[in-house]
Amino acid sequence: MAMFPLLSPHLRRSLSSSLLRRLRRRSSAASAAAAMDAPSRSFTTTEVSRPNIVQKRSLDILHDPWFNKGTAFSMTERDRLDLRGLLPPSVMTPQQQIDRFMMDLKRLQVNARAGRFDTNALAKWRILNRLHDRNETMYYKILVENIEEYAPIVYTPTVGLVCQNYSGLFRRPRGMYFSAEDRGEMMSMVYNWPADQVDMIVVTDGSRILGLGDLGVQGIGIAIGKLDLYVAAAGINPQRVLPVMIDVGTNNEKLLKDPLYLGLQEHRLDGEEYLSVIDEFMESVFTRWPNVIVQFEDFQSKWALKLLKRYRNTYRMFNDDVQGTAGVAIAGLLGAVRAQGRPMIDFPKQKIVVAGAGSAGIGVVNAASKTMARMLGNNESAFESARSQFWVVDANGLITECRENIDQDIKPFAKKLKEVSHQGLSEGASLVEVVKKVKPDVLLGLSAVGGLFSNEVLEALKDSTSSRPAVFAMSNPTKNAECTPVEAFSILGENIIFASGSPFNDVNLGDGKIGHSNQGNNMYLFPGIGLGTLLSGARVISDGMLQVASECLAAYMKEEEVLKGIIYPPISSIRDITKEVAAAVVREAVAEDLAEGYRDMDARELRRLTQEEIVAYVKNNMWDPVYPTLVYRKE
Ligand SMILES: NC(=O)c1ccc[n+]([C@@H]2O[C@H](COP(=O)([O-])OP(=O)(O)OC[C@H]3O[C@@H](n4cnc5c(N)ncnc54)[C@H](O)[C@@H]3O)[C@@H](O)[C@H]2O)c1
Ligand SMILES: O=C(O)C[C@H](O)C(=O)O
Ligand SMILES: [Mg+2]
Repeated sequence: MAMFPLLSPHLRRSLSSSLLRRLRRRSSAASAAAAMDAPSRSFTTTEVSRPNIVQKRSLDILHDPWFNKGTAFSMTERDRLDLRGLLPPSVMTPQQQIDRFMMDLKRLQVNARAGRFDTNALAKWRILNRLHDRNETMYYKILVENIEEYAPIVYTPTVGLVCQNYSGLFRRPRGMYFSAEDRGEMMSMVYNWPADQVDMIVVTDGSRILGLGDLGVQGIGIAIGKLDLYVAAAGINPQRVLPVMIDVGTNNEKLLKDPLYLGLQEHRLDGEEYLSVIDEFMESVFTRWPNVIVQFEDFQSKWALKLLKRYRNTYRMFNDDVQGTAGVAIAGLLGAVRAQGRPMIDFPKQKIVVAGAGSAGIGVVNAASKTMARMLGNNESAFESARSQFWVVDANGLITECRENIDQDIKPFAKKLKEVSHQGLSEGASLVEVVKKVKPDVLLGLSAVGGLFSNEVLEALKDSTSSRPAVFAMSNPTKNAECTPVEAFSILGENIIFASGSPFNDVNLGDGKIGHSNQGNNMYLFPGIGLGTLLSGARVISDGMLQVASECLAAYMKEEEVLKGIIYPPISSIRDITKEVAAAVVREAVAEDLAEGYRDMDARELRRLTQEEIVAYVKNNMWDPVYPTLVYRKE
């Protein structure tokens, strides 16, 4: 009764119980609204509550997922925004709304980490997607608070299934589509997007979605899923994210013949024609939003590395599959060294067999060898020595200097014939032969071939010279993983490190022992790289910024966890990890003199911040999913 202090006991008794219930609900809604109206914290500590000004009213606001609060609109807002009569009369608190929604979602309870075994995954995605369409704040609140459970639904692996079934699932458009037919028009088309400020774009051309190949226009789902993580993990404001699909056709014969396919039904553009489309897109988005960051996602390897080289010194952009993956892999590889009870500085002694020489594999061997070389002194012989620690195997077997038409990006890692013949290997040697002869410390897969780490390959790894061999089955989605943790632990025993790109459950090894299944996915880094770049206002994203991001993730893990075989943090702490990674990126951008500042934090002021102040600056600029008070004003 404390919530009605002004009512006399007599009056309280005479109120009907239903009226009391309604009053109580309104009162708690009012206090919840008051909490949400709390001043938005900014680093400069101006403690003023600022309502959001909107130019919409009535049904337009209920149909706008950015502003819609559904039944949580307070009575005064309902008056102000002409919503009276358009909603059921009870005012719900945000928590009551979530409780109601979760009851529906939990009907389909199956452990989402079970990945391919969650037969309800698509149904859960549909329920969440419908919420995303009508109320962004509530959607992201649920995602933030239950990220471990629902990341596998809105992101890998379910997002792969969503992309594959996109024609059937498509309801409301999300993001922007630029097609080969829009050439010459993109500069004006970008103004069709309603937001004047866009912080993050994730763009794909749909040519290599996870390990599922060319899915054409249906690949938009991956850009949406990545941006969901930008909002949930990095606190990028959802009004300022933009998923983009560049539809230049598809080479997927099934889609070319599918009458329900939503994209251009012609073969992909190639060569200069292709480049001209991507160039025009980049010029257009950076003209309208000069401070935007563009993340390239799931471009086929043939273009991923070329586009990265083409744009990275001009635009604020990075390629997640090449650079994000490399950073996460390096953090995991350093964890694997520590898990052997050795110092990280022993990393250059690790023998690493990599299966897959696409954008992801090349990204990893490049960056990991640079990390080794730095540890060895950063001179030419250090690089030479670092490169000699990698054996790269692709669809045609071990890559050596004898390989015909070798890709220039992998050439530095082609094995010298003299060196491999000494080991009893030759050009094109099979993966199992390579593992048998090299006896590597680490076997890392980015091949998109499910089951590539067969029993025979895992058996061969038993002879590893490492005291604790590591298996990284990093291909996505779940069915493309090179092996499962059950396979790895059952063949190699408990004394290994296991990581996979898509989530798997830990393995019960009996006697109270757990085989830990780590998720080695670029989701640990791309949100922090994007956020750090945004808040530093770095002109470009340097190797140094990527390197500190990776080191920060590695350092996040405590010794006792690593010794247990846990080399990546739990997904539930992703917001905290992202904050730390972003702060490291800001610091490095400042140190490299790349930072130009963000909003009222100019470059000079950024330079003056201490480490702790940078972390606080990042934290205070992360968007929280709480309803702001809305006030109407005519345009
Ligand atoms: N875990 C993560 O964070 C992460 C990040 C990026 C990519 N990935 C995954 O990595 C995979 C590869 O991505 P990509 O862009 O490099 O793709 P890609 O198709 O360009 O490259 C695949 C590579 O694997 C090689 N390959 C094919 N069959 C092989 C075999 N039998 N043995 C050895 N190698 C073989 C190919 O020759 C090619 O070099 C995808 O499944 C993707 O989902 C995971
Ligand atoms: O999307 C993911 O889960 C990771 C990565 O970007 C991939 O392409 O597989
Ligand atoms: Mg990807």
